[in-house]
Amino acid sequence: MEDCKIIAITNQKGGVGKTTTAVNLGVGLARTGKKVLLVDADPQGSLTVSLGVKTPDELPISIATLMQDIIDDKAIPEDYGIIHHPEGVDLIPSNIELSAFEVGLINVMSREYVLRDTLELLKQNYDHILIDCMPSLGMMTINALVAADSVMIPSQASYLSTKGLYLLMRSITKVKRQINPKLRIDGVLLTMVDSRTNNAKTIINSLRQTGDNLRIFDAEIPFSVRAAETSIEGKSIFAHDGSGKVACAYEQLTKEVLDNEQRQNNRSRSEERIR
Ligand SMILES: Nc1ncnc2c1ncn2[C@@H]1O[C@H](COP(=O)(O)OP(=O)(O)OP(=O)(O)O)[C@@H](O)[C@H]1O
Repeated sequence: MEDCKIIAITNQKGGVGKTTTAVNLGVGLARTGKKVLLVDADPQGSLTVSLGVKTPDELPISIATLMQDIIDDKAIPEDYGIIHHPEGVDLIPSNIELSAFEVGLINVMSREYVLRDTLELLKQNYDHILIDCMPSLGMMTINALVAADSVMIPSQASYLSTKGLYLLMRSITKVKRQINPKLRIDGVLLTMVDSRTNNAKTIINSLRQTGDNLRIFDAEIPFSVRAAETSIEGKSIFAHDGSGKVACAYEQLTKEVLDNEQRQNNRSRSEERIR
């Protein structure tokens, strides 16, 4: 097994398609035979609900429990708290307890490293770990950026020209400089694209032409009510509308992620050979 790749799916703006991307990229990767763990790092528990857990707040074990055990130096048993989804992905769920936990983190020694240390124990079992971040740049998101190898930024096209993206890039750069030098930005994933409107087409074309320093994935996720329906059903778009345009787009994204990783692995190997 190649090394496990940890991707933080993040954007401090809410409702941009982070959770939908975590579910569908996760299941997309699992469909190619990869072992995938999804980590819900948002106290709203949207990822947890999207994978079929109706009442996350009643779960006895969540990401907050696991991270607290790491802080308390407790041993974490194999498979502890992990939910196995029928579509072949595993989930560490989240719920409202993460809110209080995040506030308490402020007083913890090495508080930025708690998620990284938690995932370190699980990495050996997976090819990919995807972290669905909360819509903020708080301590949990910093933990995700410290734990990750790379960052994917789902975004609607119109948001990319705003100050929000600048603030996100600043946080990522700071974490990279101060704590996690290996952190890479995989790129921006355009979500909820309505290609019927000229406005969307114009913004996207100009982004693709000018955004050399920030990669934009070739795959674009179209707007579709079918995508919005999936979270209510606790299924991925592949199970809900497998031949539709959103499933097709997430399949393309999955392939792009795997191709990029392959290229990255080849580059690292040839750099090692030169050294
Ligand atoms: N391609 C799409 N087309 C139409 N609706 C979508 C699409 N992707 C996601 N949605 C819907 O948009 C809403 C926000 O999506 P999602 O929950 O994935 O965003 P998020 O960034 O994770 O939100 P939050 O910041 O609240 O965690 C949801 O109701 C979801 O079902």
